[in-house]
Amino acid sequence: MKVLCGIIEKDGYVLITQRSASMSQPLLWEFPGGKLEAGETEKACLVREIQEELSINVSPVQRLDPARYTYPDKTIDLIPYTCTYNSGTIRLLEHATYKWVKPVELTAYVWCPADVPIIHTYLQQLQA
Ligand SMILES: Nc1nc2c([nH]c(=O)n2[C@@H]2O[C@H](COP(=O)(O)OP(=O)(O)OP(=O)(O)O)[C@@H](O)[C@H]2O)c(=O)[nH]1
Repeated sequence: MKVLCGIIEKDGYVLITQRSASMSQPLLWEFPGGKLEAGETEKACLVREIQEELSINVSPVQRLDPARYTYPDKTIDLIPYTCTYNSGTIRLLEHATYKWVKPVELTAYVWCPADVPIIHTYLQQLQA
C-alpha cells in the first residue's frame, strides 16, 4: 500500500499532525497525507488528502526517499514530498492537533514508526 505524506514548510517551520485517539496509531505524530487511490498521481493524492484533512492548499515540491514499514496488519510504502504552503487556514478535520516546529525539533515527538527514517532523510537533506 502506498501512502503519501507532506513535509509542509513555511518560514523555517514544518507542519506536523497528531493522530486522534480514535484513529489507528492513536496520538502518534505523522505528516499529513494518506493512501494513494487507483489512477491518481502521487502529487494529486497529497494535494487532495491535505485539503481533506486540514482544509489547506499545498504544492508538492521534492520527492524524498520512501520508507517501507510493516505494521501487524499491513505493509506501507510511505512516500514523502516536501511541500510549500499556499493558502487556507488550518481546520482540524481528522487530527487531534497540529504544530509548526523547527526541523531540529522533529525528533522530540513520538512518531508513527514508518516516519522515523523519513525524518532522518529530511534532516540530512537540509544539511546538504
Ligand atoms: N498520512 C500518514 N499516514 C501515515 C504516516 N505514517 C504512517 O505510518 N502512516 C500510516 O499510513 C496509513 C495512512 O492511511 P490514511 O491516513 O489514508 O487512513 P487511515 O489513517 O484512516 O488508515 P487506517 O485506518 O487504515 O490505519 C495509516 O495506516 C497510517 O497509520 C504519515 O506520516 N502520514
